[in-house]
Amino acid sequence: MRDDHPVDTAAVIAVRGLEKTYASGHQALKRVDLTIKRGEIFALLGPNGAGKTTLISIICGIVRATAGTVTADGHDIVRDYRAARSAIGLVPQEISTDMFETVLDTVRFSRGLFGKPRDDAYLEKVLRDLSLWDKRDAKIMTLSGGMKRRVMIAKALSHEPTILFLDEPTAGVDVELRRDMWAMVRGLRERGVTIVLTTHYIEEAEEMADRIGVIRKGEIILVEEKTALMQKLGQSQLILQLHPPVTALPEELAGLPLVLSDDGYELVYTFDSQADRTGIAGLLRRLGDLGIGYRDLQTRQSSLEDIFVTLVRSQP
Ligand SMILES: Nc1ncnc2c1ncn2[C@@H]1O[C@H](COP(=O)(O)OP(=O)(O)OP(=O)(O)O)[C@@H](O)[C@H]1O
Repeated sequence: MRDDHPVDTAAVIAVRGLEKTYASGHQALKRVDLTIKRGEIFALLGPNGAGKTTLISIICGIVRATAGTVTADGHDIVRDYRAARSAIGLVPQEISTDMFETVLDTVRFSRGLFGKPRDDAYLEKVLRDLSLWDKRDAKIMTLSGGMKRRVMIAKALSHEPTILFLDEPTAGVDVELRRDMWAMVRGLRERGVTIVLTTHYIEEAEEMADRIGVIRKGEIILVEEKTALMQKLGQSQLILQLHPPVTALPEELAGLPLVLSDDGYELVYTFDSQADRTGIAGLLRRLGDLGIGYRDLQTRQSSLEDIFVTLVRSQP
């Protein structure tokens, strides 16, 4: 670890100056610094090819970094690989397991790979938590897609890791199952497991994450508490239903952040809800002076999706 980074005792994963250039010459990670706090749910968001899987693969010891260091639960992932790796459970994007094995044998075998002594009571608890206990003697090939995914999570938890990585946990999963997964992940966090997830579903991050990191072209461009992020970068809009409609905005309103719909019925005013003055009172007064009437008004807060799209587009 470099000297200019004080050790954060709450950090369960510390990534410092991490770089990865593939043999093709492609630079997938550019000096990434990232701290994951113990007990949080951290969502890593980024467009396709941003470097999410590369970052996770390095932390999990599957891909070797070109430069930089990572510690997991205090263990350097290169110098102290076994200890670092045993602190981590990884649920990969693809379902990869022996389809002819039973559920219980699969998780027992996985636990054994980490050199942990057999502990059927612990594995029973994991399978019960994932609603898989009734299926413990079923061959994996006979399970539904959602159950197979849960087996992958049970496998990742079999050696009692303190950190769980979920790479696109709900890709291609229906809405109901996605909600079950979210509830289950929250349950794991309540039992003290730190969760790092990557997702394409912004709604998933909005729903689940305590903190959000945005990665783009191999660089972490932002790490923020979700609520602070939404307050800071979120914009609010005031939507006025005009009555009667207008064909164009008068000159007097030029320069204000106003957009008139094509049919002239809707006027949208964008403002910063954190600012001392939103300008709404002044706007409504001016509309009144100009004889522009409205019969309804609502406000809308931008979603994490709006924020994400703006962030990813705005960077050069
Ligand atoms: N083994 C490899 N050799 C060369 N380039 C690679 C290799 N693996 C990944 N890359 C490239 O590195 C970049 C980052 O890939 P990575 O899989 O980490 O992105 P990602 O953010 O996980 O994307 P996705 O959301 O599509 O899974 C991409 O441009 C990818 O083509």
